[in-house]
Amino acid sequence: MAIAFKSGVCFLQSTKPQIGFRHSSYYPDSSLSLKRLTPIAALSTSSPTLGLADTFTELKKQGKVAFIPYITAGDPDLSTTAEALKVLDACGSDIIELGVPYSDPLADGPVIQAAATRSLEKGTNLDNILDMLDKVVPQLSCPVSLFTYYNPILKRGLGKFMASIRDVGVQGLVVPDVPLEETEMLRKEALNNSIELVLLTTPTTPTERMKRIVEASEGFIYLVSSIGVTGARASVSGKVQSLLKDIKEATDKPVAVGFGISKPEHVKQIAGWGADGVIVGSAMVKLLGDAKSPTEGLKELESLTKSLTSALL
Ligand SMILES: O=P(O)(O)OC[C@@H](O)[C@@H](O)c1c[nH]c2ccccc12
Repeated sequence: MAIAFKSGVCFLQSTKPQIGFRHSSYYPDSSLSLKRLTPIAALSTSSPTLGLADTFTELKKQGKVAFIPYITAGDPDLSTTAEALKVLDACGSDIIELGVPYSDPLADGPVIQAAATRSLEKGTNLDNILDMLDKVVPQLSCPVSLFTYYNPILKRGLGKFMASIRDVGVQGLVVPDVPLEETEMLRKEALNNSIELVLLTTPTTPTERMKRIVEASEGFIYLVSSIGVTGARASVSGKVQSLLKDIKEATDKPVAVGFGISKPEHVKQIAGWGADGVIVGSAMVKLLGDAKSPTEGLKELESLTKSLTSALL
């Protein structure tokens, strides 16, 4: 995709993979106006987006690596999340991971834990997140993958949960704490609702287990780059290179790397090691959480997204 940036505005001459027509997305309450300049007529109709796996297929044809940001829904509030989704999309994200805040985020570091706490204190829940997505997803050109711990799914019931996220246009799902042994049920319900269930493998996952994970994973495979919890790191572990090699010997499914990525040099390094996508969460969440105002947070988000997506061009 060719992205022209001019004084805080993301103009996209995007060759992003998509079906149907794009539409312009402009958001009025800040200096950041996001106009989509597309090679085809910009229409008000929403554009059905490709799913996760198809997005990777299209990007691979273009020799591109996917940029996948993660933000926590409802931090600082849901209307800012709605705007943040548009900013991330307009600034070249290929898939967006949207986190459902949870009271016991055991795999998250302090930045995302704090974001989840703030969001829950604001009354964010799955219902108002889905209401927001119902309005925003039609305005996006990239697919949204929901990110949640297993408990909120169990509480709602697997089938009901999958149907409700599909109804608002969510295409993928990442559940970091579902035991592989229980994945089969989750995967069946996901497949019944055309949701791509992304599974995670880590540096300490035994090879045979990794092979079962990559076999079962839909959309892409999430390679966790380092042991421990989420959070920006000074550098990316060199082990990722060999982990990517091992996974790619086991499957031709796309592999995206996450955990600790926060700088353009991290992004370049991981892309250079052959990853099909890079995932950045805490660095994004921190900007939104630390900003003095939602508008400032959105501008910071745009700036970081520009710097990271530019590193992938
Ligand atoms: O925050 P980081 O270090 O950039 O890592 C991505 C991560 O935020 C996102 O993918 C994610 C958020 N919470 C998680 C819990 C487990 C695995 C992954 C995640």
